[in-house]
Amino acid sequence: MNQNDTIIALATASGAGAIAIIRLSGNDAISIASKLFKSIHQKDLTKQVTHSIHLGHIMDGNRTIDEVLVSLFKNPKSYTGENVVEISCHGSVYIQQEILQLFLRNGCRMADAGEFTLRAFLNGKLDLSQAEAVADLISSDNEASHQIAMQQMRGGFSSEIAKLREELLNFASLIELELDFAEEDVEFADRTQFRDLVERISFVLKRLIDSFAVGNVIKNGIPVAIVGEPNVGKSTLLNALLNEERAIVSEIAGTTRDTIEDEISIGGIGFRFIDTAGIRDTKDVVESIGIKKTFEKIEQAQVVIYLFSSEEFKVQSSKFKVELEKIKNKYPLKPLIVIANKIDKVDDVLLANMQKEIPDIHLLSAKTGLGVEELTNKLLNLINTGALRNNETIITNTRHYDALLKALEEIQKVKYGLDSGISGDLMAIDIREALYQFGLITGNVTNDELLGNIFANFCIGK
Ligand SMILES: Nc1nc2c(c(=O)[nH]1)N(C=O)[C@@H](CNc1ccc(C(=O)N[C@@H](CCC(=O)O)C(=O)O)cc1)CN2
Ligand SMILES: Nc1nc2c(ncn2[C@@H]2O[C@H](COP(=O)(O)OP(=O)(O)OP(=O)(O)O)[C@@H](O)[C@H]2O)c(=O)[nH]1
Repeated sequence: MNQNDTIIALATASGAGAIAIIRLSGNDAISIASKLFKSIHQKDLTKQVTHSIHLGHIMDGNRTIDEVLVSLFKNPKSYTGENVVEISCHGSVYIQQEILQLFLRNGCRMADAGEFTLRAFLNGKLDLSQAEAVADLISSDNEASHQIAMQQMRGGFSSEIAKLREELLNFASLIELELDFAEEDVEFADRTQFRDLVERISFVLKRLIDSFAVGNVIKNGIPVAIVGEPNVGKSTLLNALLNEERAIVSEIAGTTRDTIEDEISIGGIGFRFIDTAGIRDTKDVVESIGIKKTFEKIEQAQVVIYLFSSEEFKVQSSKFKVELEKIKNKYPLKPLIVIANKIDKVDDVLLANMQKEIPDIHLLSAKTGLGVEELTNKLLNLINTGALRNNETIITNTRHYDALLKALEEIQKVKYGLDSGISGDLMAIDIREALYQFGLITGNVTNDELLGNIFANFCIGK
């Protein structure tokens, strides 16, 4: 990966569209573009100011490939910090390819995955966690994951870490200075202040580490297993949940869906519904395989919905209760919502009966929508969205989580060292290690392998 090359890639999605953007970045981006672009006003691209847009044609010799708009961004004022040229062409795949090929023949090379953002990082435009947030932002598909990625990209998380890192670095220097004056037995680093800082750092680290549970759930969606026999109304329920959410987001054009997807966004959080069969007692081999699958799916889920039809309650109540007991015994800690569906079909006596026989039952009619809103509230209450509402930093990245855990471990050692009056040189080692972990998050410490791993997961052109 040569940093001096001028790289090129399609910035928009592959395939035909109204307009496509091809982006170049590198020292020679503007000079290469100026040779292949003919401005309608005969302007020389190399003499234009940064952040200017120019209309003209991309020319392969005498052949006009397309009428385009070219945007200029001059080093260091661009996304990557290098010279950047963007060509907005007509979105035909043929035109896109012709322009790409033309530029490749004229001194550009194809960008690797994430290479634009890698360069932005290497040129100090973004720190590492901000660069990682760019990828999260692109893949965000609901309000919550979007909010977290946006906050991280703007630097909320990294500035928090960077600030702690700096304060800790100050103390590390003072303590290391003390080591140089070991004979004189001086203390440059005020131990009370240092203890305060260490307390503060562990507090922040613990909060960030705790936020990962929420962050993970938000990023990946919450798997919900729906256990229920055929025909109890699972699809109708999913539809009803979808409609409820549509009502909340008030009919935004283009959000209608033809098919029910497994993932439904409720209150900005993705819920992945996993359809399963019932778990009745059986000697039938085929059925018992199905039941084993149901348990496997419950295993993967974070929430279980047990759905049955009120209509069938009269005759089947004992079967339901046995199934429920089985789930509760096997997964005592897993949140379970028991839903009696089709309550529009039964009378009040039966409703009262059901409520008496099965505690905490959720009455619902997927068909009429009765009880659906309460169900969405119940689902949202199961996860702690407080941090999200309060705009606190939430971490979603396993790499950050690992580094924070290790940093906390080191900080605890430092704390212990302070308590037991351990010598400065030993403390300095733990502080350095904590600093190293902070540096891994912000990118103050990197290596090729780390960068390779991170940016390889980006798309080409980003
Ligand atoms: N056409 C286009 N749209 C895009 C991008 C892009 O590169 N091109 N982006 C990227 O993927 C995002 C926007 N991010 C950007 C961030 C910084 C700069 C930029 O020119 N920064 C300069 C100048 C700032 C200024 O105006 O003062 C700088 O930071 O110095 C451009 C885009 C999303 N939309
Ligand atoms: N009256 C009434 N009918 C309902 C209700 N919910 C679902 N139904 C009806 O019950 C039938 C089965 O509903 P589905 O949603 O297809 O049931 P399912 O559990 O997805 O069925 P499988 O795909 O076989 O697992 C349909 O005719 C629905 O219209 C309800 O709350 N009240």
